[in-house]
Amino acid sequence: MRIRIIVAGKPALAYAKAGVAEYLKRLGRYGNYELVHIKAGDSESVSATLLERSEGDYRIALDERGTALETASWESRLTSLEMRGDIKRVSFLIGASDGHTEELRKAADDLWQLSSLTLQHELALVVLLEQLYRVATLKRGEPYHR
Ligand SMILES: C[S@@+](CC[C@H](N)C(=O)[O-])C[C@H]1O[C@@H](n2cnc3c(N)ncnc32)[C@H](O)[C@@H]1O
Repeated sequence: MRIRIIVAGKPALAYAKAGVAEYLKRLGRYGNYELVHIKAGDSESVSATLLERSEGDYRIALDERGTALETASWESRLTSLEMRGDIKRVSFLIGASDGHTEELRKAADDLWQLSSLTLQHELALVVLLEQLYRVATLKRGEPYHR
C-alpha cells in the first residue's frame, strides 16, 4: 500500500526542511512514501485541491479535532487498511493556516489528531513523518519505538 502526504506549500522553516528530508530518507527503506506539495492559499482552495489530488485514495485528514490515537493504534489501523486489499493508496491531508473546510472533513474517511495542540502546518508535517517512521519500525519489530 502506498502512502501519499499532501501539504500546502513547501517547508520554509529550516528546521522543518531538515526534519522532512531526514524522515523521508529514513522512510525510503520501508516502503513507498510520496510527499506532494500543493499551492498554498486559503482553506477553500487548499481543501479543494487536497480533495482533487486524493481522489480515489483512502483519505486521512490530519486535524486537531480528529481522533486521538496512540502510535500502536496508528500501526494497527494502517495494517488493517493494508490487509483490506481494496486500498491502493492512503493519502494524509494537511490543511492550510485556517484548517480544512467542513466539506473536506466530511469527505475524509478518517480524521486523526496528532496532538490536542494546534501545530503550525510544517511542524505537523514533521510530526506526521516521524510517526509514520515510528510505525514502519514498529511493524518490523525494530527497537526505535519504545
Ligand atoms: C495551523 S493548522 C490549522 C489550524 C486551524 N485553526 C484549524 O482550525 O484547523 C494547519 C494544519 O496543520 C495540521 N494540524 C495542525 N495541528 C494539528 C493537530 N494537532 N493534529 C492534526 N493536525 C494538525 C492540520 O492539517 C491543519 O489543517
